[in-house]
Amino acid sequence: MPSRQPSPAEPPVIHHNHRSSRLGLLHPSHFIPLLTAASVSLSLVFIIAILYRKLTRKRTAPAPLSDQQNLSPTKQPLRHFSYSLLCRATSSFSASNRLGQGGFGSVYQGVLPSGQSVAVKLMDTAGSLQGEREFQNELSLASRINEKAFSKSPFVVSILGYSSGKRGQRKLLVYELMSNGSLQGKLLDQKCAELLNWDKRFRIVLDVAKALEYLHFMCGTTPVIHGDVKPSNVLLDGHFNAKLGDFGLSKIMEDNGEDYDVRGLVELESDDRVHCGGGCKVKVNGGEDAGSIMEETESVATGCEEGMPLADRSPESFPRTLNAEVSPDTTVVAEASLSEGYEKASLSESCMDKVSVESVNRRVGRKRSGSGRDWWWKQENVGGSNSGRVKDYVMEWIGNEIKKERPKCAWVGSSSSMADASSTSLNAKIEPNEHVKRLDWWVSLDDDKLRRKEKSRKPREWWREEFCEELAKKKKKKGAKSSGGGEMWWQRDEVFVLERRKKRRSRSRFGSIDWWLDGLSGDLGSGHRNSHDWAASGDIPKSCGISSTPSMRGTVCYIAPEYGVGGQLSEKCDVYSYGVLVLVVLSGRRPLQVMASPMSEFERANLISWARQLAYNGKLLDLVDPTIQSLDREQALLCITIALLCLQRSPSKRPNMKEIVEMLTGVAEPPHLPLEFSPSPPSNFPFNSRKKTR
Ligand SMILES: Nc1ncnc2c1ncn2[C@@H]1O[C@H](COP(=O)(O)OP(=O)(O)OP(=O)(O)O)[C@@H](O)[C@H]1O
Repeated sequence: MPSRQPSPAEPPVIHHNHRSSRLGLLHPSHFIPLLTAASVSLSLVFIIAILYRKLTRKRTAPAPLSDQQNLSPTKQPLRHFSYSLLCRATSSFSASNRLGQGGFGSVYQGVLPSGQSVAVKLMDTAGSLQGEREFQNELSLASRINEKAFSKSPFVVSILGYSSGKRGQRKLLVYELMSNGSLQGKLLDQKCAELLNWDKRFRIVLDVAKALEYLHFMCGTTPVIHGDVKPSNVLLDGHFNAKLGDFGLSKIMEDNGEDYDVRGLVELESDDRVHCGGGCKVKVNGGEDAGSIMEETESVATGCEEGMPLADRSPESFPRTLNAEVSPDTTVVAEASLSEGYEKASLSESCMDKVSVESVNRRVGRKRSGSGRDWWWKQENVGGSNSGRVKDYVMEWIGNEIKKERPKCAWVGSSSSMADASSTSLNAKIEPNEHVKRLDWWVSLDDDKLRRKEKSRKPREWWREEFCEELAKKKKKKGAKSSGGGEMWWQRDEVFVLERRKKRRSRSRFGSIDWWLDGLSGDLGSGHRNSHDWAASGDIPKSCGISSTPSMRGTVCYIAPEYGVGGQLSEKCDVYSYGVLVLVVLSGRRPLQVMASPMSEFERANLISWARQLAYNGKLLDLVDPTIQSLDREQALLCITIALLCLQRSPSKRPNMKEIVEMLTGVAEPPHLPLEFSPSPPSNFPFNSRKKTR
């Protein structure tokens, strides 16, 4: 029988092997549970993704900053820490963990569960508009710096995150820990041995320059102005590398040259009224834009807020924040609010570093003219009962400093023995660092007689009289030789001012130290007036009568003169402050400091004036801290010259931070002394007459 051939029409017989039998499991009926499982897992993933997004969004931007996104690019998440976590990290903000005290809160060191060491700033924002602003400023700027498009700078202190309670209380900022604390502490308070090394000091000068270069040129499309460059805001890591911190007063420049606080919306009570320490009320316009926040400031804010026990704060911790509102008709209706704590506190030398000046809503046109040298206190003491307070403090401070440091030898006749006794008593009774903080040390003198004698004279008057006597004697002696003799211009100024003041004593309460503070305003004399003289004179020119700066703050001694009178804030204000900082780093002393006997050291008390004098006399290196080891004289000269360039009165003449970094690193040619500091100016130099007399 023939075998059966399969016909072509017949489908081939499929022999199911093992594999095909498995495929056979994928029968349509088997797909149903698979599909169900897949869709369930997909939806689970979807839900998780949505939840995750919601959670992370909540944690990356603080609610008050939501409107900020238009102002600055805030894309990079900043970590939100819970209050309890930070509490645990800092052992409940124990005193032993306290690193320092700032104007708006204490800073504590802590360790996160990850083992990372951090510095936690506990802000006193309760009822404080300024504290709130500083908090938001810091966060906004940190967000900007964290923005992916811009690389971070190793010269700026990193902010790691924040904590903010629901009702806005308990605001905390978390920073990288800078284990050596602030430059202020290490250089000026502790005189740390490491900073006796020249290389370390030069490194600090360079690091801060790079930090400012970063803020002005590399941190976004528009410059960021730090606004408060000073030693307490320069922090040092374990190797004494410096980083710039504290962006509470920073501003971002807009393309049109206007500036605005980097903060966004200020969270306020519903009735738009914030009650500030010192009994002030501030009405705020809900914060449509950053610049308008202070537009409707009714009155005054103060730096010293309620809720913080005064005993807990050193005198230095009281920032003096005075605000002035000026009505459109230029009549000043200033209300200065000064915390009781501050009034009781002394104005120590370090306190001077911290005196904060704020002038809110400066639609300023000042009617009253003033001596150019008065500008920086008149700016905040415009009329009212508080007029002259800063000046009072400064004078009192100088008086005490001189008195405290008086030499044992008699230099002003009759009162010398008293001074000797008092200085001996002072030294015996008060710790070296403590005595400068005490304004009232003299009342603790043992000798009743001395106390009575002392009490009969106003503490700030006696030294002035004696100083006047001394100068008068000098003038008599040298007057015969020539009209100017060998006197320094500032001495003659002083005599002139004092003589004039004698004539109109009843009219004027202040002023004998005007000349002395010249360096702070950059005012070199009345003879020379350039386009920026309005800044020094206190007379706001018509075109500048209305300040576009809604809020102006800074630290006395470091604040640029043009900004001090409500002028335009610019990068050059930071440059000026940097100049002061460089002089402080090189000299190892504060900008205002009387160190020895008044007559020999008084001229050095104001660091900036002294630097000017040394420049005129061609002795710049005298300014350098004599305790510095392995000094590189060339580098030191370079630094001082750069500092003087930065301190020029005219902002446009000051170099920018890029140029400064180039000069410091040797990329650019070393600079020449600016004309106004030149030892031998050309004959048509505006200060010629003054120079001649010396
Ligand atoms: N990241 C940090 N690491 C280590 N110490 C810090 C850090 N931040 C601040 N400190 C310390 O805390 C102190 C207070 O700092 P804060 O920035 O609050 O105020 P300030 O700059 O001293 O004063 P002001 O508020 O008037 O500017 C500093 O002087 C410094 O000693």
